Amino acid sequence: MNYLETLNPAQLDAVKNIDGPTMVIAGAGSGKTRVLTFRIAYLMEKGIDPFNILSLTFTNKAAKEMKERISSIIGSTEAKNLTMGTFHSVFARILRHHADKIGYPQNFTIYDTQDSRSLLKTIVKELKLDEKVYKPSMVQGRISSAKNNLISAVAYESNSDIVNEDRQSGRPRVFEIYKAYEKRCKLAGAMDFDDLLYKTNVLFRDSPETLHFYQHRFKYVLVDEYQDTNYSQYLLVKKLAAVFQNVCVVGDDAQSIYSFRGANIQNILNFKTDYPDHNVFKLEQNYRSSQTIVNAANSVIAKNKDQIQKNVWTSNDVGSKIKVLRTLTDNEEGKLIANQIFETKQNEGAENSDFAILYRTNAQSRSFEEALRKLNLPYKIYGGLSFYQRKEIKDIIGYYRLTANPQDEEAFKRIVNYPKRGIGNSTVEKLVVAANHYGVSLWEVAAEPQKYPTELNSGTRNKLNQFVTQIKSFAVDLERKDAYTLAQHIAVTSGILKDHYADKSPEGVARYENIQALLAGIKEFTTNVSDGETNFLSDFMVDVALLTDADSEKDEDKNKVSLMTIHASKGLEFPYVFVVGLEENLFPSQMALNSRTELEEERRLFYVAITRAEKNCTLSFATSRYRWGNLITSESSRFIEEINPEFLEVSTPYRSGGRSLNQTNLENKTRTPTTYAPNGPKRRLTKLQDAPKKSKDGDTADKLDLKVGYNVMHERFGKGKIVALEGTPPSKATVFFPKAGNKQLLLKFAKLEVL
Ligand SMILES: Nc1ncnc2c1ncn2[C@@H]1O[C@H](COP(=O)(O)OP(=O)(O)OP(=O)(O)O)[C@@H](O)[C@H]1O
Ligand SMILES: [Mg+2]
Repeated sequence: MNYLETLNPAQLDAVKNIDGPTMVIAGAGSGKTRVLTFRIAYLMEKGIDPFNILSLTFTNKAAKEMKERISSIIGSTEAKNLTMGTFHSVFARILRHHADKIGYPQNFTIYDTQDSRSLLKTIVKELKLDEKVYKPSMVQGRISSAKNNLISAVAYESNSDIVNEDRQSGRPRVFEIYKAYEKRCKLAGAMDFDDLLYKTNVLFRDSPETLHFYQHRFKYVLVDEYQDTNYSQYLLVKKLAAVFQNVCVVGDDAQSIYSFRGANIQNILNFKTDYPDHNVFKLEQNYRSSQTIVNAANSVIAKNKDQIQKNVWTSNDVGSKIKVLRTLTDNEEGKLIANQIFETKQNEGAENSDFAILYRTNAQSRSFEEALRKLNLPYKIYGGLSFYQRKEIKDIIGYYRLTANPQDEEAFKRIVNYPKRGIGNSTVEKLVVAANHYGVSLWEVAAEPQKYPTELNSGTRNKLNQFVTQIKSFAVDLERKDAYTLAQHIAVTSGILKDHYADKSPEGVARYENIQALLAGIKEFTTNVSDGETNFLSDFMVDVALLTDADSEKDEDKNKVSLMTIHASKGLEFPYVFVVGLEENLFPSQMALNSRTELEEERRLFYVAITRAEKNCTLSFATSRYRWGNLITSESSRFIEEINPEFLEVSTPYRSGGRSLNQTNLENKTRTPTTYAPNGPKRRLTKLQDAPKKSKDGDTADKLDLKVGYNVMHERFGKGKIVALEGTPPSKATVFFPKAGNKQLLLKFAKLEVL
């Protein structure tokens, strides 16, 4: 069947109208990404040279899948020539070719989040500021949002609104940090992630001929997930498309979830004024999810005021209701969901990869990991500590980075004394002082001690000299040897491989294997080239820096349960989806309760979560969980109540702890689900459904006759005095402990003794 025949009339229209500005605005699962993919195939079929097509996606993996699909329609020889990827990876490659035009070395380093934070920390220290007030993550956020709005450090300082904001929040000197950070990155020949977009804007501004070149190269520009572009990205698209105006954007305002990173929903709304002569296509049929899921999602998003009206429907089956599960603790939540996955696999013959567990914050993954491991269910985490963030990998990559760009300050610091060569912290500090004094990089001070005198003694200078000589010897081969040969040579000569080989502990062996896996990856990269070309190590470095977790998925990861934040799940789909941790102050996040705009963004996030599900969606919450080291009691999320109850099925809570899986299975079969029918809209699920069974601990708590003012003893905090009690009989107490201060305790768990 011809691929065009698999499209509905609205989709077909959107694919075939290839000229001029086009916007496809449509709900989740309505085929936006599919339209974008087929549109590219259609363009090629109409004779447009793939070299003239640029497609920007949310992950590199999405780009890869798109390319594969197009290859299967048009043929891989042609599809190879398409330019596809994330904004960051596409523009990083462009910058590689033109970095000199904006004063950067061609082999500039890309600083990852850790590098940026480490540099910010150094600067905060150097400026003698309080690190608790000027937290690196906070400063990074401020700088990031400035860059995404194309505000340089100088512009930042002279912008009274921004400076006032900082002043009011008690951090008046952010602008100084930004200035120093900008200078240091430049000196180190480094760009952070935001720079990749920001500096491309600078390049296009300062080098009209470069802009002209790319405007004519990319006659067709296509953007997926347009609702989440920030100003910097928006402007890049606008500039590139300015001549031919063949720009096609697809998105859904209801799924805009990155405003904390500067994404601006206005970009969608402004499209019409930016391109008065445009076509808009609306897609309304959802092909992904059951009727129940589509309708439930519609009922939630209807609560948002700011939205473009859409009528999303599906002709798929009605499907089963959305289950709501309540557990007492986060550990139980993990167990319950792992059990459900286990059972569904058995009962419905599902694969591991059919399941996704979606949460609001990364820290929530722990209880699910534990429970899945116990049931031998393989899983993969997106956005955890990814392969490339591991210490041993960062160390060896530090060598590669310094070889490619010796000015790289963070790489220099990381490896100058690894493996140990007697260059301690005080030496590095002296180098930093000298480098700041002379306004040069650490490398220059280390490499030219005559030119930049330091207080270092001759023994230390010798050691530094050996280090510098070694890195220089690697650099000679940068464009003489292919990536793998050089990478392997460095791994051996630097002593890193030997260092890990010597460590026979299980962790040491794992680290050695990780390095071998990295080298194997570089080998694959090296051999994967078109005829007559060589892939060099510096090319590999661009790839590595921009890999997202989704991109580094290996074959053996294919059939695993997916665990990820909702943010990372954008654009994806799974037959069975669990949205977990649906508790007030967690989801919606506590930070989002200050304004309607923030709450609406959380609601959109919830909408994104539900709409990832094809067949089955389950929601869960725990009435208590450990957060920041304390046991916190929680109410169920308002979002559960916002779903029209006719689509929900609320199960009676039960305890999974301490039971074998078989017993749990039995219990599952016999328990009767009760349908959720709130008496009044304001009542919370927790109140409707108090746990019918009392736990052992609960019994003990009930027997205690507690009153405010009693002296009590706690296992961990010692002696204390009750200052407040909640509930009849009391279920929660606030106790003042001279050693630990005020603590809120759940009496079920706290095991207090009256003194
Ligand atoms: N006309 C169609 N016929 C059959 N299946 C379709 C059709 N259009 C889309 N699909 C399928 O529906 C699912 C959702 O499509 P797609 O991912 O393109 O939607 P989307 O609008 O991009 O979703 P999201 O908003 O989540 O990014 C995919 O599995 C896709 O293959
Ligand atoms: Mg999509």
